Amino acid sequence: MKLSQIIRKMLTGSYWTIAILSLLSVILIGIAAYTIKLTEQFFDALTNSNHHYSFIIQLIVIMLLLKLTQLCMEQLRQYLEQKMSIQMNRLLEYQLIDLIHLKTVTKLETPQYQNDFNFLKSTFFSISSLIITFIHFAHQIILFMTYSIILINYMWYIPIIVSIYCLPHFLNEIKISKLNHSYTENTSQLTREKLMMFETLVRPLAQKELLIFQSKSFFLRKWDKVSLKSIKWEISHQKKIYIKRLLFAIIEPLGFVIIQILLVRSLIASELSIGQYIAITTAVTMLQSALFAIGQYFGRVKQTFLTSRQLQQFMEKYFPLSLTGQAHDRKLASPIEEIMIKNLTFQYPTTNRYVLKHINLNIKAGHCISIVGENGSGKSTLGKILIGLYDVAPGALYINDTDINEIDHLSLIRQMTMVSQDFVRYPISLEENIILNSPSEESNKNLLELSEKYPELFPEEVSKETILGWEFTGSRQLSGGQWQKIAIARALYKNSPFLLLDEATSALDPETEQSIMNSIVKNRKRAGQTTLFITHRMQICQMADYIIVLHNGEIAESGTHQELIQAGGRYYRMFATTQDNNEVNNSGENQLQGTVSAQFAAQS
Ligand SMILES: Nc1ncnc2c1ncn2[C@@H]1O[C@H](COP(=O)(O)OP(=O)(O)OP(=O)(O)O)[C@@H](O)[C@H]1O
Repeated sequence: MKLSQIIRKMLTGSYWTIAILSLLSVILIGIAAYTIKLTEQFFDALTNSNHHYSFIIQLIVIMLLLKLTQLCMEQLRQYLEQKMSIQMNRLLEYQLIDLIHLKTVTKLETPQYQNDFNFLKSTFFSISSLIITFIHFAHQIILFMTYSIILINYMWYIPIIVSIYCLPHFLNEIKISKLNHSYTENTSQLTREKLMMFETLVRPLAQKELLIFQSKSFFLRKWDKVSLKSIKWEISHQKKIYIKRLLFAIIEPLGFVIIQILLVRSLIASELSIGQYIAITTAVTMLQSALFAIGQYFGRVKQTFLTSRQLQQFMEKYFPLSLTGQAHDRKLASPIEEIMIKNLTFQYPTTNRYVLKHINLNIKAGHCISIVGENGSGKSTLGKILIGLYDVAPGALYINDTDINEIDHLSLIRQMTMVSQDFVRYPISLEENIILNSPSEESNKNLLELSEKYPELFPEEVSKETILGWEFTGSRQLSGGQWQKIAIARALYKNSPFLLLDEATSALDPETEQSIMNSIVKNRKRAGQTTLFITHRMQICQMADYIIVLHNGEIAESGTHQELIQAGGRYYRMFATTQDNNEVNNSGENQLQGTVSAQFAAQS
């Protein structure tokens, strides 16, 4: 996405507004120039001993009418600019959303991305004022030229003197906009920190914990610290700008005094009339402010171009390729038959240690695989790698014998689904939460089929049109487990060849969990679809054809449930622990437990 493309999109539909704004600009310049002429005539008429009152009154009326016209036009201009800016902001929001077309999330889950995106967001909207800035910029340049021509007609050297003494201030304004730009960039993290602490203190969801843990004062202190730091930086930045402006502002009165000396000399020598003297003084002041405004607008235009360069860099850094990748990428036309991992080693961009080491794995279509292991052993990382969410080195992951890096990502993602631990709870209707689209006849049919296959996933008392959550009036909040069921239903609705369930049933009661997992595994196997589930519930592991035990990022052992139990290793110990707990909890009533105890007995 280039700035020129964004501007072209913003211009579409705004041509008439821009034309009217330009016309208003021209008229306002004409009024300003004519007012100078009238000022001269007015004061000359006043100081003339044979003044005609009717002429003076005539001048007053004309000046009044001009002022009124000017006021009305200014108001109209402001309204049109506001209207254009509102419309363009919406367009920019759209563009900002559109430019995030990620292929993998590897670089996105980093503080650097958050900082870069926050900075881009805060400067991105300056693009909306670019067109208006251009109109103002052109307006001020024409104004500057108009006043210069007026002044040249009186005394040719005056515009030159004004330009010379205003030049440092003009250049300073350009420098200040650059300074503002880098300030926003450097404070991106601090701004985010401050906002996050503020959100922690005021967000309705956070109030529960603030109350229970009485942690308000703790977070208040944190917010206070970061907000003081931010204020300190802001004030020091503003002070720098203020001093810079002040230093250059001192030159202006000196220049103005020189002009006044020249004018008064001409006045005394009767080379100028009083009217001309006042007209020149007014025009000089106007010329000065036009020059400063040019400096400011020029700075803003430059700032937008800096943003444009940043936008380009941001895109190259985070979204180098669109989802559809490069032309030579192969489309994954046939369903996933096999996923093969060869000596995979993985490290997150923010850490310098390997989270996964020397992983070798072969997953065949239609199988059900389970990954177990202690917290932080790398289960979720491996799961996300398998479905293509993280970048891996070439030669490490093959889908149907093709290196994942050579596969068109969109065609790959179409065949993958996951239910993650941090699934999204959309504040939209229940059916929209599942189909993630506008309901249609086809979606109704598919949803009905899904509800017949998995009745446990649909809360009986909630209609499919009910808006979920507590964000909006009339919505209905679900329990944690019910939300999890909706997330599972969403993944099953996609009905893709590969499904990753990452602790997807952790909030369900054991009976429902067992029943849902049974149906999922059975139905998907029958359809030849692959299911991979990550869990800490050892009981449901038995449903898997194959179990992988991860320890410190490495495959500690793998095999069927029976094989692993017989091996008496890590899996056996994990299983035995949960069985022991269940024995205590259920007083040995569980039949499953009985069989496993028998297996343990056989082992020992
Ligand atoms: N986005 C990330 N950036 C950096 N490190 C990460 C990221 N996500 C996870 N890690 C680290 O990678 C390691 C493995 O994490 P992972 O989430 O894969 O473990 P897990 O086995 O799924 O754990 P759990 O059972 O607790 O869900 C952990 O040490 C974790 O700190």
